[in-house]
Amino acid sequence: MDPHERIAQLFHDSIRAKQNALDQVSPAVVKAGRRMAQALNQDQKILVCGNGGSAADAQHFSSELLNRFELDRPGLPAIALTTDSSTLTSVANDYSFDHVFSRQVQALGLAGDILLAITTSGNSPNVVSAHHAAKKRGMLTIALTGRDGGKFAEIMESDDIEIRVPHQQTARIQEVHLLVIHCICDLIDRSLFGETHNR
Ligand SMILES: O=C(CO)[C@@H](O)[C@H](O)[C@H](O)[C@H](O)COP(=O)(O)O
Ligand SMILES: [Zn+2]
Repeated sequence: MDPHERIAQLFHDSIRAKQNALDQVSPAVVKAGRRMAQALNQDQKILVCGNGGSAADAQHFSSELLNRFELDRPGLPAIALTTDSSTLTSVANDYSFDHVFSRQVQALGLAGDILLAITTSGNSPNVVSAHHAAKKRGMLTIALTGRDGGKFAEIMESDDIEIRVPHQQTARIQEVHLLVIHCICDLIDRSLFGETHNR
C-alpha cells in the first residue's frame, strides 16, 4: 500500500475509534472527573501506573496535574509510579516485576487517594496487583482499559470506575486513552478552578 494511503487509513481508524468510543465512555469519564476533583479538593492524591505507552500516558497525566493543564492554577498532587528506576529495578529484582507498582501503592497510598490504572488489555499483572494494593489501602480505582476489559472487568469493585474503550487494537485504544486523559484534566480544572484562572 502507498504510504500516504496507509497514513490516511490510520488517521481514519483513529478518528473512528474516538467517534465509536464517545457514547460508551462519556458517562464514566464524567464520573471519573468528578471523583478525582472531589479527592483533590480534599487534599488526597492520585497515583498512576501502566506499561509501555501507558507508562508514558501515566506520566503525561501526572505532569498535567503537577504542573498545569490549560488553566494557570496551582499544581495538584499526582504521582506516576513508572519513573523511579531505582525503585522499579529493586522491586523487580528482589520480588517480581508484577509488584513494581503495588509496592509503591502500599507505601504511598492513603485511604481516599485514587489509583489511575492504565492497561489496554486489562491484563497486565503489575497493574492488576496495583489495583489489589489500592483496595487494601481504602483507595478508589479508576481504570482505563480496552478490548473486553480483561481481568479488570472482573476485579473492579462497586464504586470503582472502568473506562473501557470499545476497540481491539492497542495503539488505537491508547489514542483514545490520551483523549480521555485530556477530558479528565479539563473536567478537574473546570470543577476546581472554573473560568477564573484562564491564562
Ligand atoms: O505502546 C505500546 C503499543 O502501542 C506498547 O509499548 C504497549 O504499551 C506495551 O506492549 C504494554 O506492555 C501493553 O500493556 P497493556 O496495555 O496490555 O497493559
Ligand atoms: Zn505505542
